[in-house]
Amino acid sequence: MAMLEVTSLGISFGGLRAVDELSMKIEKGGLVGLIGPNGAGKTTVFNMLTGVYRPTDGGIRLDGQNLIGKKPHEICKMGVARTFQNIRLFSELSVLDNVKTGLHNQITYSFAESMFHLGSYRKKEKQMDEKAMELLSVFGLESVADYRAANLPYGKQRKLEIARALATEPKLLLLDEPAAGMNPNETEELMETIEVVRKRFGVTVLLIEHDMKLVSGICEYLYVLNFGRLLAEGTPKEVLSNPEVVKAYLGE
Ligand SMILES: Nc1ncnc2c1ncn2[C@@H]1O[C@H](COP(=O)(O)OP(=O)(O)OP(=O)(O)O)[C@@H](O)[C@H]1O
Repeated sequence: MAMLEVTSLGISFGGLRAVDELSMKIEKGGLVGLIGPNGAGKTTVFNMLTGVYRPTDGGIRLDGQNLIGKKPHEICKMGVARTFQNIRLFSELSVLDNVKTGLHNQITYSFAESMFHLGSYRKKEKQMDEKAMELLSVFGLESVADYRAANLPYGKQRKLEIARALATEPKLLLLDEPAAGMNPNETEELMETIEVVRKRFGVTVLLIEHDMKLVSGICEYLYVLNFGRLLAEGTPKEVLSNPEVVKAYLGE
């Protein structure tokens, strides 16, 4: 059974068919890219996978469990985490606290524990600090744990967003243009980080990306959307040499 199985997925906004008849399968531990020109429907797919939008038709299964009709927080608990095209961090919180917000899925306190700062509360806080620091170290962010998130350089904010998403212990990690706005060095570093993250956390990754170097460098398989429909799928080599794909990208 595939980790993620999307069948004939579609959504309409009024008269606009933003995604139509999309089918995809991602195996556990896979690193797959979702590419396509601007406005092709990629982010809309992420919004359906995370319960932000309810598809008009089709199915989504994660490890065999139906995701259609589930609320975003339920889908998060079922093991789907995402990052956004425009970074969405808690900019006033510290780097450490941003990651800790993601950990609240795993570690919870009772009302009394948090009100009275009982021993068990302090123990759980310590546990969370350690876990968050461990995650930050994967991204080389441990030395800036006390900085305000807003004060981090852009490339580090992107990494922090991934660290926070991982804190929810997802099975499936959705990355929406993780390299957007990064310089070539930062992109290179990010590619390595995504590889490390996948192996270390055993997470399945689906990423939206415009940077073809990143896509062909790390993805094993690509799905290409154009005007909401699947235009092509295959290995990066197959897809990027497909004349239809080249045409869609050049807008001929
Ligand atoms: N809530 C909405 N209401 C109406 N139209 C929407 C809504 N969300 C997305 N769309 C439309 O759906 C289409 C697909 O948009 P989407 O953002 O998914 O594309 P994309 O492939 O992610 O583009 P980009 O690469 O530019 O981010 C666009 O025409 C967009 O305007």
